[in-house]
Amino acid sequence: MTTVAVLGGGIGGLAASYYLCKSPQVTKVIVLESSSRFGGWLWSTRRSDGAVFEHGPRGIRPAGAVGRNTLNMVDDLGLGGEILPVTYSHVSSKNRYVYVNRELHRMPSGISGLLRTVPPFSRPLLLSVATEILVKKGKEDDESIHSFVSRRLGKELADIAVDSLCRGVYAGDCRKLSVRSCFPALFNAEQRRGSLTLGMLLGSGPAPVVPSGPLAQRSVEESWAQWSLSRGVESLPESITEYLQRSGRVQLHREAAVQRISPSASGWTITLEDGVMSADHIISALPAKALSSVLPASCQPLIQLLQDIATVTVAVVNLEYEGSVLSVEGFGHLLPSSEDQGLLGVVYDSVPFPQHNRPDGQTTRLTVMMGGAWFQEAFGAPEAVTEERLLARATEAVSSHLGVTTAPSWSRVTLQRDCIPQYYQGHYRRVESMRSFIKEKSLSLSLIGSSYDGVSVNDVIFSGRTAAEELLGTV
Ligand SMILES: Cc1cc2nc3c(=O)[nH]c(=O)nc-3n(C[C@H](O)[C@H](O)[C@H](O)COP(=O)(O)OP(=O)(O)OC[C@H]3O[C@@H](n4cnc5c(N)ncnc54)[C@H](O)[C@@H]3O)c2cc1C
Ligand SMILES: C=Cc1c2[nH]c(c1C)Cc1[nH]c(c(CCC(=O)O)c1C)Cc1[nH]c(c(C)c1CCC(=O)O)Cc1[nH]c(c(C)c1C=C)C2
Repeated sequence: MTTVAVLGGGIGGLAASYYLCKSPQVTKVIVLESSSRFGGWLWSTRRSDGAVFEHGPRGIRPAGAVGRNTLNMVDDLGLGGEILPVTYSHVSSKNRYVYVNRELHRMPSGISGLLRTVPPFSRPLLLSVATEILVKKGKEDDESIHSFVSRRLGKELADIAVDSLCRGVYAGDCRKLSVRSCFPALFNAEQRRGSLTLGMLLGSGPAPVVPSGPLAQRSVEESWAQWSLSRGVESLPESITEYLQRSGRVQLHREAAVQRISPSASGWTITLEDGVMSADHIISALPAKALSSVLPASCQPLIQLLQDIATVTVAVVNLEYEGSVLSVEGFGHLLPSSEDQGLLGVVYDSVPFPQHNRPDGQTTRLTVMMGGAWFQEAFGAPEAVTEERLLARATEAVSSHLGVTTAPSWSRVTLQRDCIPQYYQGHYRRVESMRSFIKEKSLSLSLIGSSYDGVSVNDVIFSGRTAAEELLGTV
């Protein structure tokens, strides 16, 4: 039937191609990636001595329909033997910290954490949770995460816990981010049950049906909280790429930046630096702004909506220390914006994934993440900031927050420009308008990837699957 062009070879574009090439209806899939490698933000450094460092995602959640879906794909790709699971009982699942008033505080968990007053909070969380049931349902069709949580659970939780959480997932500002788009389960719990507590107990709405394959079943039996892969998460896009190459129906092009796309009588004409291609359908897995810059002027309303999706830049500093230098064990710590705007958090990578340490000898690997929505205020223009300055700021934080005074034996600074889209209030309406425009104009175009329906690796893979199924008419 069809030639499909997939724009962007990040995990979203690769996932869409993987699902497409399983169907005999698709004769050809063309993947166009501007950079010299596939995988986008899934990017792992594998040092020759065996150590692995992640510059993007490091842990993927197995839970829920989208988590199961990714594990089914991992199984199908034959990557099951490379999985590094971390269970809920592991110390890195139990201990997550916030750095407040120049001290590390373990985030309360379990029943005792709910019942007691646990600093930096001034009252037991159970009080907030119990009174939450009585709070009236909001009337707005969307709200900032900070306003939603302040209204339902109190300002202290919003200022500390939720402010930090939004920095640890979106590198973003909870006063601007949309609760409806960033945390749909919370929004739906209020809409359907009138309360988050009741929503948790009774469920907050229907989820997509995804059967559990053997690996997903194993993740439930063994209570996995997150997982990685023995050679780093980049093994996932590498393995999909190999699968696509073997299929014989997929053309994979690196260093193939899309410059322009224009609707034609039979679909699309795609202009690259060194030629022109045609396709019946386009799946765009490009960041929203990149897509906006290749669309024709006739798509002006869509161009504007795409440009309205902001992104943030994160400085990722990987550090390796000789010896076992941590006095705390856990996943890592986050800082609320009131503590330090520019320093988002520190991941204690060696704790969840010691398998990624250099095998010969004891080392500690940490990742410091900085900037996000506060990059400009904290560091100035991303193009002007030096690696030395970012490294100095990161090692200073490790020293003052964790008491590690020795210098790292190895480090890598990566400036991840415009890496996380920000779903500001009203995001759902903008995405709805984009899809309505595409439908009204009968454009054979699907929008997938982190700009629209969720930023996690699982969400992005699932968006690729949904687009492939909609195109093939299997949903
Ligand atoms: C530092 C960091 C930590 C993260 N941690 C986690 C985590 O722990 N868990 C988790 O689940 N998620 C995490 N994420 C989020 C997740 O990694 C991303 O949301 C996801 O990888 C985005 O995938 P994508 O395919 O949508 O986009 P991208 O990876 O951005 O892919 C888009 C691709 O399009 C290409 N491109 C751009 N313009 C053009 C053009 N004109 N022509 C052709 N190609 C083009 C780009 O080169 C890129 O390869 C993290 C992200 C970052 C940055
Ligand atoms: C300090 C900055 C960041 C850290 N991780 C990210 C940033 C910006 C990016 C990120 N982390 C997660 C996701 C996916 C979300 C999902 O739905 O799966 C993304 C895009 C996972 C995550 N990290 C933290 C939480 C609470 C989550 C959600 C899933 C889960 O509960 O596991 C917390 C956290 N992130 C960072 C640190 C230091 C930290 C907590 C101590 C780093």
